[in-house]
Amino acid sequence: MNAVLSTQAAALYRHGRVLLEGIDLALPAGSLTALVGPNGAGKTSLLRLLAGLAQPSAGQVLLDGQTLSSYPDRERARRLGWLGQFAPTALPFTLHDYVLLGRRPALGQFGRPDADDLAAVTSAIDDCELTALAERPWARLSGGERQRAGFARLLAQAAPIWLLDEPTNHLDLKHQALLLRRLRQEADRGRTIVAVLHDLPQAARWADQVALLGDGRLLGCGRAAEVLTRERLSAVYGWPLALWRGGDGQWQMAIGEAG
Ligand SMILES: Nc1ncnc2c1ncn2[C@@H]1O[C@H](COP(=O)(O)OP(=O)(O)OP(=O)(O)O)[C@@H](O)[C@H]1O
Repeated sequence: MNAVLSTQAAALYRHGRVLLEGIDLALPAGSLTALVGPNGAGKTSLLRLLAGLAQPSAGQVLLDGQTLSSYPDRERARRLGWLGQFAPTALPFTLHDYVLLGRRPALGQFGRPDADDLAAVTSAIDDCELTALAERPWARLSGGERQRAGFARLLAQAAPIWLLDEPTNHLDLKHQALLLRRLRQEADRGRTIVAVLHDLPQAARWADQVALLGDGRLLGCGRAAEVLTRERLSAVYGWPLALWRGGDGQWQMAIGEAG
């Protein structure tokens, strides 16, 4: 398997706590990986390690077989696109200017955006159905509009690897479906993508592989049917859960009553 980004026995310790331990995860080129697990399992922490935003306390993170921390910041920013869990709420500029920030890794230190940069921004805003809001001040956008602008920023950046933390946050059902379908299409076109998702049927439907985290450990990584078994899900989430694929091919979920 040709892993673009991977961790080997990666651990993260903070304030005397083990947040992650013994994580071996490989993101194959041109694949979509869904990172799932309960609150506090370590999904964001693992995504931060993969992005180089946190350094492993033990083990390593490899980008194309080379330690991630050995890459210059600018090179890392060109290769890795990051969409965080929370869009900023107060910014002193417009949606267009925010999306333009995605082009920064492509510009020199004092570089000014050229026609190609501006075209990439316009196209990304259009793709996210935000053209009518492009000149609106950031403070006057809704939560879902900010989230979509964050994705537009990622599109404008055009990095070959995407790391997304709960990218469907704040999105209505149509925009969730559009976003997940777009992730699938981008992976099919060769992009390497990992996304934290809470919706297990969506994760099973769209991802090539599902990585299940529980209490800082990777409990399984592979096809949804093999990883997200009833026994494992119910144990990890501490709640009766079952996921299965119906006769129509759609993934279904039953959430039990007992607690
Ligand atoms: N800087 C930190 N110092 C100490 N503990 C931390 C720190 N950051 C996160 N944690 C703890 O680490 C654990 C994992 O947090 P993380 O944000 O990675 O979980 P998550 O799986 O993304 O959760 P959620 O689904 O709630 O977003 C949690 O128990 C959290 O309280």
